Amino acid sequence: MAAVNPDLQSERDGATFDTNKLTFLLDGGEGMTERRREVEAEALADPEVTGGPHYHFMSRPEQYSDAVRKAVHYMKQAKTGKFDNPADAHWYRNTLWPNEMAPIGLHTTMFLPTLENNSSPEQKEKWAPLAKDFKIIGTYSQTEMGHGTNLKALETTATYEPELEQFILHSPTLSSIKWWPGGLGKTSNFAVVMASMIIKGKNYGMHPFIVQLRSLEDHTVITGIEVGDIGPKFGFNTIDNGYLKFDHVRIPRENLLMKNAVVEPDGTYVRIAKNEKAAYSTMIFVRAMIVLEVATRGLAQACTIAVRYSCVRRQSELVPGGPEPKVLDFQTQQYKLLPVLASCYAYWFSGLFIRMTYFQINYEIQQGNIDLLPELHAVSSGLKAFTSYGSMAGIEQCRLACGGHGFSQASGLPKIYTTMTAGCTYEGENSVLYLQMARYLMKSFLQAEKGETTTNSVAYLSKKNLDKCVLGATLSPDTIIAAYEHRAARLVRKAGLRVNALEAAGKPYHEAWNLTSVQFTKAAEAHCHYFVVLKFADTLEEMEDEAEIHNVLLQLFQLYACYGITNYAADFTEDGFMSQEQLDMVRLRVLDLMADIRPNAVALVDSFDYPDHILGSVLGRYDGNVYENLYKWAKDSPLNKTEVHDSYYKYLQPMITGKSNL
Ligand SMILES: CCCCCCCCCC/C=C\CCCCC/C=C/C(=O)SCCNC(=O)CCNC(=O)[C@H](O)C(C)(C)COP(=O)(O)OP(=O)(O)OC[C@H]1O[C@@H](n2cnc3c(N)ncnc32)[C@H](O)[C@@H]1OP(=O)(O)O
Ligand SMILES: Cc1cc2nc3c(=O)[nH]c(=O)nc-3n(C[C@H](O)[C@H](O)[C@H](O)COP(=O)(O)OP(=O)(O)OC[C@H]3O[C@@H](n4cnc5c(N)ncnc54)[C@H](O)[C@@H]3O)c2cc1C
Repeated sequence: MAAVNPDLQSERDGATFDTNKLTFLLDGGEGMTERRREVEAEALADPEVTGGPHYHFMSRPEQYSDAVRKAVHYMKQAKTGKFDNPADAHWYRNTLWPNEMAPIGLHTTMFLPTLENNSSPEQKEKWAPLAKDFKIIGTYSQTEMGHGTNLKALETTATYEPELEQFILHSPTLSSIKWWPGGLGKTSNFAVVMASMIIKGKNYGMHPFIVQLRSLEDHTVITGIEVGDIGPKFGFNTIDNGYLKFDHVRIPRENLLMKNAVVEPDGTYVRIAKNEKAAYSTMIFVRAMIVLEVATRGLAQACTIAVRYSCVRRQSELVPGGPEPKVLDFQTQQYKLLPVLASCYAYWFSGLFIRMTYFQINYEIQQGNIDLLPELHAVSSGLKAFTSYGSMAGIEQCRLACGGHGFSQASGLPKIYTTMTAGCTYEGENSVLYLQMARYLMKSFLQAEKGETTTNSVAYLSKKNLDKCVLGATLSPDTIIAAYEHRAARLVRKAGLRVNALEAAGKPYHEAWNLTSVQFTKAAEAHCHYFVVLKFADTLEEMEDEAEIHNVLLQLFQLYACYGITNYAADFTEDGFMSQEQLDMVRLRVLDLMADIRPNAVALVDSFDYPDHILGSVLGRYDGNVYENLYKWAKDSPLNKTEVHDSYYKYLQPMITGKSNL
């Protein structure tokens, strides 16, 4: 391995804590870190994983094809049973497709989970092993050209015919064509198709059906089906997001996934699930996973790149006539990066929380106890929106902080950005998800107004909140939490009272709701902000005695919270809760905290523990040898394969010389 750039080494030497120990905390324990590193090391030693053409120097069809090569490699490994632990499989995939979506990504994240959670026991026994063993490859096909958000308006129909005990799948309009499902265009031979179920003329709404799309022999498309790729996108170019059109395609009755609702041979519909949104369960799972696995990890990688690079990059003067400083020593550069780094840690702890909570509550739901489903739906929706937006903005901030080189694909940042920003849209567009959380907040507000006790994430709504902020120079977690509680409670209440007032003035509820929806999305955002602050504080409280790590995490917590207050100053001050003096103090504390954190900046990003291969960044290399590798990168560019490019002979030469050698 090449010698580490002394500018980066000095940062590591000056850190006040052991990065390894912080990595253990982030991974959820030393054993988890060790296992992840083992899986990554095995993958990194495999030329099928790290070899192959350079991602950025391929065309899109080549990128897709290479991703399929890797998919086959993954499936062969998985078939040996070595990834029986889902976490192992996840680490392996992250190393194989760094910041890319695998053509089989939907198979593992949505197709299989839907089969497992929406099938009857017999169906599960039939389909899940086939999918687990990759004998069939599937996707999750829900969104249509005309509707992604409004699931009640999906137009694909599954009409039951009792005589033959079959459903007939049909796409009646242009807008009913399934559009966007990942891996649908070229890779999958099966899909879970969400379609409106019609029995004897009655529409029972969206239900999941398992449908074969292509032959298992030669991959040709099944009669009555039209399927293909939707073309190049802003990112996600290794995956074949597809379209799918049905022309009266017949499937057996048994292909309705019947855990939540059964259709008997004569067409009798029997609902089993207690909650009518049971068919939406896979979306909750993915939203809960996006927080850590997509939003936070994308941001952690961007922070790693930008912080390391900012300690390698020297520019301008700090001391007149003095040597060029590391750019991270400029206060403005710290202001660009350190609050983003603090938010990354904040999101990480919320991500760990929602992942664990999802598995706990889902277990209860599987046992038939659905009491906590509304809470899970609201929190997973809100956190998905809050963290994906924050990460998207943070990644862009990291890119800008890298100056000109940040604009090059060599930085790795454009790819991280385009992959991550899709998470603001897929699995529920962010505003739409905030409005789902807002419904929950409105209900909870009404409960609190009636004097009832609200619980879980909204417990604070029925508490007596402080009228005056008691935040002082010590910035204790309790006073910070109280400030965020006050802000969220006030914004929820204000929006709720306006809905009530509009209704009292004669507006129908739906109109009152729409007229308050901007306020409500801000209230939902404030609620999520509070929740993320709370989970960060909980993590600090639960930490075992690792004083050095506790100190630096406390500084990050305070920075995250103070920066949030300065960014949303009006929310905290306009009702007189926080004084101007307190706000001024908080603003100055942001600057002091940045100075406190600065010496540990590199150690804090090293703790995310990303191998260079996953970062895919010349700027963010662990060894900090940026310039020689930027030069190498440019030399490898396909345009430099020949001294004179073909386009010269085709276009420039005739113009410049009046003759052509072609
Ligand atoms: C160690 C690690 C191991 C882990 C490894 C796993 C790693 C996995 C990593 C995966 C990460 C990323 C992969 C990314 C790939 C994703 C690719 C993208 C896929 C997709 O996009 S699929 C399509 C997704 N589509 C959507 O999300 C559609 C959004 N729209 C909706 O959800 C709904 O239509 C709606 C919620 C907006 C509205 O629905 P509607 O039926 O009209 O209902 P309403 O009338 O508004 O509400 C009625 C009540 O129902 C409640 N409700 C709504 N949704 C749900 C739900 N899902 N569950 C429970 N309850 C729900 C709603 O709140 C209302 O309740 P109320 O009346 O207020 O009480
Ligand atoms: C990269 C990517 C991968 C995807 N993968 C899959 C997949 O595998 N399977 C699949 O089925 N789908 C997939 N999708 C589709 C995705 O789930 C939808 O695009 C997403 O749910 C948003 O729906 P939409 O496109 O209909 O947006 P729209 O709902 O049309 O959004 C447009 C605008 O309208 C606003 N809006 C819509 N409804 C409301 C409302 N009720 N109140 C206020 N504002 C509203 C939105 O906030 C947004 O600003 C994918 C999409 C992308 C981008």
